[in-house]
Amino acid sequence: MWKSRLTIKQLGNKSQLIRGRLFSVGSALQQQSQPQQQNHWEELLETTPIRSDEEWMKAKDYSDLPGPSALRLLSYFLPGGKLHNTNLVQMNRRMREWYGDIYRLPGLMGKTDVVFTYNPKDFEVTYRNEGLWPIRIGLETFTYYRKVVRPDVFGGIGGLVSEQGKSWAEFRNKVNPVLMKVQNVRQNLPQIDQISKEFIEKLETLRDPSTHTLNADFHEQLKSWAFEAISFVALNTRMGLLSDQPDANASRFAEHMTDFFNYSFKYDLQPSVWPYYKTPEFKKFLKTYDHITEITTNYIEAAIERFKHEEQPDNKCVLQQLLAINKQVAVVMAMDMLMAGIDTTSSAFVTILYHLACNPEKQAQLHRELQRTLPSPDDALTLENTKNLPYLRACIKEGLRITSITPGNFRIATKDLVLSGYRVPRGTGILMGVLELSNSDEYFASSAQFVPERWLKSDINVETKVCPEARNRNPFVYLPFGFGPRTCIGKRIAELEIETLLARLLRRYKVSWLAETPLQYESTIILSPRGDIRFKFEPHSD
Ligand code: HEM
Repeated sequence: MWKSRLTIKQLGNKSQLIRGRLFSVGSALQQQSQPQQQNHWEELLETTPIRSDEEWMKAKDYSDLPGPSALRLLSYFLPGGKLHNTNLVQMNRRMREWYGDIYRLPGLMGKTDVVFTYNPKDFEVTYRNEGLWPIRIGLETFTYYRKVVRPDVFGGIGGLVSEQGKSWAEFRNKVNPVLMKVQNVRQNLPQIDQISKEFIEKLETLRDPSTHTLNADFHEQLKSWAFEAISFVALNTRMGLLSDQPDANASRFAEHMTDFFNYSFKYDLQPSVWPYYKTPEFKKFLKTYDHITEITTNYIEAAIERFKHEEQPDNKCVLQQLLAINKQVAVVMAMDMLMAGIDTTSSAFVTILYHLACNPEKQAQLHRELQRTLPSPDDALTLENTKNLPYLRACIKEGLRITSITPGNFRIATKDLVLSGYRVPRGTGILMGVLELSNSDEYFASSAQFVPERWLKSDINVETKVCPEARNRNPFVYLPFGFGPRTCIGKRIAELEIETLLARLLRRYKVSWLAETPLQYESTIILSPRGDIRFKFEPHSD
């Protein structure tokens, strides 16, 4: 049933989702398809007696929550059913029309129910009560491969994406200081800037100087850029993917990563028999994991040798800091960074560039800011001159507001919660539909418009208008990187990469959108731009 294909959906004023499924919705539904014994998070639920306080007692019963019965839900998706062949965003919007801002989808085959909410107060209640060990249903194949298939390599460490409870927290506490500290991440700026310069050099070789269009798939090029950047941070290795002579293993590595994404979508987000029976294709997936593990480990071994012989700068790089914790942590974290840091960053970049391309006056405003920072397009981006780029940062936020590539956030309630006046018992899945809210006029005036000014808090210069709504916005209606202790650990890295390339690209080119249709999206693990992605890159005269 959940394999129903996605069709066309309007996201904001200009973007459309064509087919696929939402990351977090997919996760939410997938966990319904796994055998009960895989719900190792159940032991993390609060064990106190059911609440008996006034708020709980006054709240409406859980069974009063609107929503279809299991049979009705099934009937919606059968041929001829009301939701047959709809995509998940469309499905959610229809259900929201039918059932309101909070509704419940029954757990099928004895699995956990999922409550969908579009009320920012519920988001706040959910996050404020998630505790120190929030449960987000992860990608179960990660855990299986690392803990069951290859404990020899991983020593029982599952990694951030799919671990829960104490083992998640222990790992996260170790790596947080390395990856979440702004200064620590920003020390990579010179190399990330160098990678952005190489990307632009490559773009020049692919750009037709008369039409200013590319003879190549821009999104694919961006994936190489994101791969190059994250592998520098995670492995302290330059892959050379933007050059004519990539590292011998790099292209193979990139192919395995593509296979990994396709398999993971199939086996982690769609219902599958793999927990009970390992099909030949699933075994190929495990082989892909093997290849990625082997190549990552080899790169790390090579880096360790290099570190022994090269003179080291005062500041240790990310990989050295992870190795200082221990080698298994370094291998697991590097793999997670590579797996979570390529499609996300490249998809977010296409999205942001698309909105700037469709809004030439905003792009011109950004260009003026960049001219002040980089009087010559070849000037270096430094820790000093990137401190003052408020319009650039506002453009990034605004692009991710209109199209957050992870459009909903998911948690399992560890405590009994009252959401929108209903009792929601511990153990229930909660899907917070943040994309809907960040595209709602109720929370963002003229929400369909790309208005970076709404993120500017103080007058940055005379020509930029500041939006008063920036001061009193509910923080829970915009969460592209999630929230709380389990928030995206790659946020700082993603921001650094996107800021650097956007600054370089828009300092040099006036970018416009050439495709006849608005930017389209496919949803696999995330929302990913698809279809006709054509930009024009006209060099600025200065
Ligand atoms: C624009 C780019 C990105 C977006 C929009 C994004 C978004 C997200 C979101 C929404 C979550 C879930 C957070 C939650 O449940 O509260 C997440 C988790 C995660 N992200 Fe990202 N991400 C991006 C880039 C990256 C990069 C570059 C890395 C690599 C360093 C990365 C690594 C991770 C990991 C490891 C987790 C799991 C964290 C945990 O559960 O402790 N992400 N990301």
